[in-house]
Amino acid sequence: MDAKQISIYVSDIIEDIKNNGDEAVFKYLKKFDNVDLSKKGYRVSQKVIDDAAKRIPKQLKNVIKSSYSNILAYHKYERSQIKKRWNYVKNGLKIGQFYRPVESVGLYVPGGRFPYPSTVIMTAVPAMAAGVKRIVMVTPPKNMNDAVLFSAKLCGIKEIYCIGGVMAVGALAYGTKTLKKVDMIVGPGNAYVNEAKKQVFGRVGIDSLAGPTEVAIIADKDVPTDYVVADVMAQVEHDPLAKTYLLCESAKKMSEIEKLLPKEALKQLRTELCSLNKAVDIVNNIAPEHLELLVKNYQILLKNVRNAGAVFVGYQTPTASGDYWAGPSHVLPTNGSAKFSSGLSVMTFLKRSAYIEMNKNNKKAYKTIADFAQAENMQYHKKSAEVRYLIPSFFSKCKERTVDI
Ligand SMILES: NC(=O)c1ccc[n+]([C@@H]2O[C@H](COP(=O)([O-])OP(=O)(O)OC[C@H]3O[C@@H](n4cnc5c(N)ncnc54)[C@H](O)[C@@H]3O)[C@@H](O)[C@H]2O)c1
Ligand SMILES: N[C@H](CO)Cc1c[nH]c[nH+]1
Ligand SMILES: [Zn+2]
Repeated sequence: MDAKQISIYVSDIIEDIKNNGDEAVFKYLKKFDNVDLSKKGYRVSQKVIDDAAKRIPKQLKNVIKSSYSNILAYHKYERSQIKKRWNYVKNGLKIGQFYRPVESVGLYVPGGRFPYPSTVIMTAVPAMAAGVKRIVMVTPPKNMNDAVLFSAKLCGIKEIYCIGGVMAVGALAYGTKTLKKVDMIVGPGNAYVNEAKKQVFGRVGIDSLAGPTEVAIIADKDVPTDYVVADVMAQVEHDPLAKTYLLCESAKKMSEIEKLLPKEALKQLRTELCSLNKAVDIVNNIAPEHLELLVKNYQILLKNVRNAGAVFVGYQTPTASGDYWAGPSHVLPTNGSAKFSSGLSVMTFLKRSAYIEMNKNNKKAYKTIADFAQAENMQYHKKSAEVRYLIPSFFSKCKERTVDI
């Protein structure tokens, strides 16, 4: 399907969910995921979540907890760096800004090809740190395994629904009898999921468009060949649509790397033999989700990086460190959208409101406002300023309407 066909296809499914709610959800669960949940329903009970948490091996529990604690610490720190509110007073006018969290959020945790317990944490923790009250998680039935449910429990998520793909996005945006609508949908997914997020934007908020994953690797002549091969393969294994770019200053190194990559992986790799400085220019144009600077002297290169979802610096930092453990969310903008958007973070879930408080003594300001309104021929805008200093009884005296409102 090309992009236009996907768009029509997705819009038909969303329309069906909007009009037929749960009935349509059950139909698509059967069609795309081959499960019949019409009797049991698709909300996951607390018992199922608790049982999964009991079953999971201790060692895996500790792995997940270790990541959770890094990711939580990072986002709490980020929250502490955001000024909750600020204002200043000038000529009797008080102006500023304050932040409030989005009230309800749907986390899309992908689960077509792989289970993604890491994505549960990478989406839930920034939302928690921002103070979102209602956090809902959706994930396809195929990969809703114990690790996914345990991760959700660890993050305190109580509302979990066993649905994925377009119908999950439709249900989160329009609501069904089972699932109450949310205000914002975040999280990565395949091409259908991203198209669905695009189409519901406006009715609900969305984060960035995080689609098939990608990495650009800038490699110098001395990088250990195995590091590059492993990092390319780590992207390719996600998805046949995953993209990898290798920009290397040495023809010898490039050929060593290419020799070790399987044929199938080479189909998903674009290479460029160029200087390290030129490589940064090319990467800025690609705006990749992940950028690895596998070079010894990365400082100067780093200064020139303008467009990348996350930058992994030095030989010792694989993209997988950010996927699972380091701290920042691995939900990052793909397909060039790092030129204008950022990865998931506490900021994603905070809305800014402006604060304005006037003082009745500032007559000059009211006069300016009234004069500006006059320039736009907006009589009631003008009056709303004038009434505060010139003619306080305007509305009580005026019976006649001068403008049809
Ligand atoms: N950028 C990021 O931050 C990030 C993080 C993790 C994963 N990812 C990406 O997320 C994607 C996950 O994709 P996935 O497919 O494994 O899981 P997914 O959950 O996005 O999609 C699976 C669902 O798609 C629906 N579906 C499948 N075929 C369909 C069809 N023909 N028509 C309509 N719906 C259909 C089904 O309901 C299925 O359950 C990958 O591309 C991966 O690279 C990105
Ligand atoms: N590389 C993916 C997108 O950043 C995240 C991920 C999860 N699990 C493994 N990898
Ligand atoms: Zn990954």
